[in-house]
Amino acid sequence: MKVPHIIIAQIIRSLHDIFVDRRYSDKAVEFAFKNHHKWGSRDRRLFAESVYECVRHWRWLWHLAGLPDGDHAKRECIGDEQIWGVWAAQWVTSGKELPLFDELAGIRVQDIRAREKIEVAPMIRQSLPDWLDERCGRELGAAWPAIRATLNQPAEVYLRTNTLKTERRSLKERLGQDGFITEALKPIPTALVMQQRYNVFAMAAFKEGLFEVQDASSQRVAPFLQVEPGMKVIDACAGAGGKTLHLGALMQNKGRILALDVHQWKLNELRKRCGRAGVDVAETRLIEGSKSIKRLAGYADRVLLDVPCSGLGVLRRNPDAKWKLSEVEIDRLIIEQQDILTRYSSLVKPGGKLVYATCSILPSENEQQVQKFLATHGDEWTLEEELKLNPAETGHDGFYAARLVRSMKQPEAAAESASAESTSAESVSAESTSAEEVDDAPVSNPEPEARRPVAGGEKSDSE
Ligand SMILES: C[S@@+](CC[C@H](N)C(=O)[O-])C[C@H]1O[C@@H](n2cnc3c(N)ncnc32)[C@H](O)[C@@H]1O
Repeated sequence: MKVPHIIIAQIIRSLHDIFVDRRYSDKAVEFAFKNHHKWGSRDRRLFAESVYECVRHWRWLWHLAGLPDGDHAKRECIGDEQIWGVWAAQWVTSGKELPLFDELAGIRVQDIRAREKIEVAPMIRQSLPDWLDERCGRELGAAWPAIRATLNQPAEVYLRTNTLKTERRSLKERLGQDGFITEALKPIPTALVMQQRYNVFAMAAFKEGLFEVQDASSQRVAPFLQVEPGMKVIDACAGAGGKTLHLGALMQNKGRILALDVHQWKLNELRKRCGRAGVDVAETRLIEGSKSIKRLAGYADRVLLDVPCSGLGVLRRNPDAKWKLSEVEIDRLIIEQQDILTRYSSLVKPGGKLVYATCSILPSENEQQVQKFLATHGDEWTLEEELKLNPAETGHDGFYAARLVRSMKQPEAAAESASAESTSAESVSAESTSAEEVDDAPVSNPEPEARRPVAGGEKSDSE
């Protein structure tokens, strides 16, 4: 296979952007595509796959290139010469012949092959930072080695059937007619798994809103909230709306979903996606401060808290995260998650339900958060069910969800404030008077199709 120098040179530049300038991989890839808009689909695939493979196996490839372990994480030690070495190791280990480029003149294939046979520590072989391996080992104990072994396996692409427009069997047939082969995933009634790599976002069926790209584990979260048509639902960390769309379908477009987030651009994307998917019951609202939440106290039958997390359950799709995360960041997230759980639980009406969810595998972000919440709110809240989706057992992304029920009987002070505030929430939603409400118009007009990340089917879930 003859590889054009221009593509490999761009791979080297993009890896420099990612590891030295600390750019996110998807942004670096997107930027490169903009600069090379004449590249065909084969070139783009070669480029993107190489970049992601190097990011995924960075530490291992660094070792295979004969570079000192530890330097892989030091920006001052990562220059073009080292990156060419890493790329060469990736190319050779994927069974391809090195091209005759000047930059590769000093690289000996037999040295790479010899280093491949040397036994190294699991964090080098699985390409993880030491601190992350230690933390996961400490928190997950005996379960960690099996999970660690799955985190670098390429993720399959799963589709979620949009049941507002079609059903799974018809979607499978339609995709088959369009030349795309899929298989139904039995335990998850909406899921199809792609049998080959395609740019799914370019498919006509995607543009028609017949499906969304969503990992199999993620497809289990919205049903876990037990919504019904006609309910008032709040998706409080809605992001670009992966779960909002699913909730809208489960509610058969009846009732109301308030999709909240702290980023307007994500909510704008959510609106576009609702337009494409035909979800009419979702409204967006930007969270601008604690008032946005207090105003909605006691409002919802169901609340989904798909909180910001480390994304350690979706490393296969977003390998970048392991190089960008830090212990400090995880600890900051844990504080934020508990704060969201504590404050936003007030949105649920007495007798209503809440789901706390993450795409993390760490108990400190998952069950320990729920236990901590229950330790102080146990008089009002009961844990109904937990979903612990272990990637080593399912073969899908790692997810966690806990469903909590708010008791009908509330502590006296809370009951008074909930009834006063829920009245004000109703009036806020009924009258479109405030500035916040102008932004809050029901989603109706489909806007042009949104641009999607190139790789990583469900990026918004791991944000
Ligand atoms: C895991 S992502 C949500 C993904 C989304 N539910 C989906 O399925 O596509 C977490 C989201 O929480 C948002 N977020 C962060 N802090 C927040 C806060 N204090 N209140 C509400 N949302 C917040 C982030 O902007 C991000 O979009």
